[in-house]
Amino acid sequence: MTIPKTVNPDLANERKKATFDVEEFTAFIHDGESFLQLKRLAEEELFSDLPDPVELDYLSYEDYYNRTVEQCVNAITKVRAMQERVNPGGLEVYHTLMTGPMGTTLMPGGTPMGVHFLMFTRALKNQGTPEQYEKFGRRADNCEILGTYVQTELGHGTYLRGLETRADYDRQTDEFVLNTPKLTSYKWWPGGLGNTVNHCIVVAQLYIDDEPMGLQLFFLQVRDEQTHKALPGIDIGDIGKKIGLQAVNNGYLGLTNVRIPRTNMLMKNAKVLPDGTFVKSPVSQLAYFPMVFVRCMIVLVNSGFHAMAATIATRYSAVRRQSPIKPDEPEPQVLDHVTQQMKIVPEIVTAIAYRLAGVKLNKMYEETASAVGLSDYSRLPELHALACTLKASCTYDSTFGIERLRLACGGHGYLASANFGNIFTWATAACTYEGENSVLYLQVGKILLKTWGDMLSGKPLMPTMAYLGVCASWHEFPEWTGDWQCLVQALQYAATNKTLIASKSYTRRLESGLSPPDAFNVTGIELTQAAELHGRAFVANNFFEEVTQNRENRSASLNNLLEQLLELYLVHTVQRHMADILRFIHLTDEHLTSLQDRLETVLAELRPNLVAICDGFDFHDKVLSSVLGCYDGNVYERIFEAAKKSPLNQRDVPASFAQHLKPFMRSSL
Ligand SMILES: CCC/C=C/C(=O)SCCNC(=O)CCNC(=O)[C@H](O)C(C)(C)COP(=O)([O-])OP(=O)([O-])OC[C@H]1O[C@@H](n2cnc3c(N)ncnc32)[C@H](O)[C@@H]1OP(=O)([O-])[O-]
Ligand SMILES: Cc1cc2nc3c(=O)[nH]c(=O)nc-3n(C[C@H](O)[C@H](O)[C@H](O)COP(=O)(O)OP(=O)(O)OC[C@H]3O[C@@H](n4cnc5c(N)ncnc54)[C@H](O)[C@@H]3O)c2cc1C
Repeated sequence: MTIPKTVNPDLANERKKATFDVEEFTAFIHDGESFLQLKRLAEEELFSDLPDPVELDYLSYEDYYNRTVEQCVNAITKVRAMQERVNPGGLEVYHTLMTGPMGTTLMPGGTPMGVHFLMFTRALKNQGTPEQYEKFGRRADNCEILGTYVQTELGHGTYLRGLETRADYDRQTDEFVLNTPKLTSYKWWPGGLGNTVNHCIVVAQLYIDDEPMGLQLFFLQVRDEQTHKALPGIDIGDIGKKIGLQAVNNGYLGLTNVRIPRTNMLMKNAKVLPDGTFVKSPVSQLAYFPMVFVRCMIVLVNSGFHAMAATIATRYSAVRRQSPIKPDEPEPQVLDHVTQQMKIVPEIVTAIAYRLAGVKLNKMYEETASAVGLSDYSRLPELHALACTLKASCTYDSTFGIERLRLACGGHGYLASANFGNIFTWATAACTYEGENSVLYLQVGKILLKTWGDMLSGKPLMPTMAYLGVCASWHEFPEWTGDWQCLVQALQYAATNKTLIASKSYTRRLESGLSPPDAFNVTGIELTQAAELHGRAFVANNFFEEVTQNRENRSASLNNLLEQLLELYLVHTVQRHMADILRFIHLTDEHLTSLQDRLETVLAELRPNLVAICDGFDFHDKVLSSVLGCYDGNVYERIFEAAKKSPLNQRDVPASFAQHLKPFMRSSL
């Protein structure tokens, strides 16, 4: 099957209808030109020799892994060469790409080196002393060694204080002795651990004279650098096939009396001196900082997955024609069915809303990390709360959004070559890793409770929770104007009142004699609901601020588009949380009808720009890897081409005919 060189006429027509400058939108959504230019340059370099994703799909588990390693090594080699050209000695190309959404989407089954860049190198830099960075970190940055972040165990992932891996200090030899004493203490899940890395950071309970000193991070070599064989005392391997991310090479690790020098404990914060004196970290939660970074990144990465799925579904829906709306008319593009728009457009705007929230969150991370570098730890709780909230709500919304978008593509959405399978399994994995979502919402719930108490005692509130004080001071919700500010405030007011209810329930349970942890457990449902609404209110408010501020820096047509996107996001989100809102705000049937009218109006207004908006996300065809989502819209040819590549189409008659089908059909005669 030859793929036409021309663009499908329906898609070409859609692009002509755009009312804004796609390139200006692209720069806006990528937070300026510099990342965008770097990304495009890298795409040119990296994508020339990527394997055909259809071919990859039919490889065995082992071959798939080996092909991905080859591909990763090629990509990283090119990125390093590119860095040398752009800014020799720097690491920005490297880090921007390997820790950004593109790095994750380069390989359809994920990459066994992702955690090396996302967590291992960063933890060595941020948790180690300058000397430790020189000794281990620089080698990791240069990829002379490969590593991963080894925390989760077979028995514990969430409850970190329950981790069982031990690091006992031996004063005589100035060493730590590492052990995973039980089956449940085996490390389980770290990306790349299975067969790829030769080093790692192990999170273990530090013991000095059998006294527990809390969790610490240890630099550990697990494989010989030449032979790649496991070192003595180390039992290591791959955990087997998962529902997706088959090339991430998640692994297990058992340790039996493995000795490492004392100086292998990352000692930027807590320290162990040669005589066994333990010097506490100024803030114990600093050990959790590598996870906070990844939670922040996940918001950007998952909003990218969401936008990828939206791009595939939108382009396909512009090409796919089915079912006349009026019996005597030709079949329309399915995108003209209003219910189809309702499946797709809210997902496009949700991806944009989280992208903007993710950019804000990552800036907050950078500011907090700089402050931590100057021993100012005051912003850690707020960053922790916001990272937990957004990580949880973004991964949830993207996971279910991607599934809705797949369903919007009918039967062909179910083809592996449409690539929704990979996108979905990437997105849903993030609901679990870096803190399971309910657990993170409970963290936020706890912080909301505490903040409520602070508010009642007149203490200042952290800026991202300050609205609680404002909303709590209102006797009732101000007059419903329905404007954007009103819609944002409605979400904030609902979040505030949900927090109030949870706080009252918690207090009532304490008064009835429950212990604080029991009262917290039984209030968990209300607390997680409050946390979820708090997150959505933040995303809505941030979107509102982004669109209404700095208007003078954008063209009128882009401002107009952004206003339409905001309108849809706010109306849709308020409708989604209507049950919560109606509990606290009196709305008439007219108000509700007006919201529905606005939704339908803005859907129609956005309709001509949908393909152009998705073009503006600027996904390379190789990133989308989808027969339905290609820029040229030659969908049917690509579906057919992919089918032809099935191994079952490579010979006339499969072997099972002679072996099984033929005797079976004879015997049933
Ligand atoms: C590509 C991706 C690959 C994937 C990799 C992975 O998955 S790697 C594996 C990923 N694994 C996971 O993500 C595991 C998920 N589990 C966890 O992160 C933790 O065990 C926990 C947060 C659930 C509980 O923590 P805990 O047992 O310590 O107990 P606690 O609740 O009593 O909190 C005590 C105090 O600390 C505060 N605080 C907590 N965290 C932070 C923070 N980061 N910063 C700042 N502060 C923080 C908290 O607010 C509280 O403050 P308060 O009230 O005293 O003012
Ligand atoms: C694809 C993938 C990659 C990963 N990569 C890594 C890695 O590189 N390094 C690494 O160390 N780990 C990694 N992990 C592990 C991951 O971080 C953990 O699986 C995750 O933190 C969840 O912990 P858990 O598996 O113990 O879940 P559990 O905590 O056992 O969750 C099971 C259920 O119990 C509930 N639950 C648990 N505790 C509470 C509570 N306190 N209150 C209410 N409900 C609760 C949860 O909400 C959930 O519904 C990876 C996992 C996956 C899936």
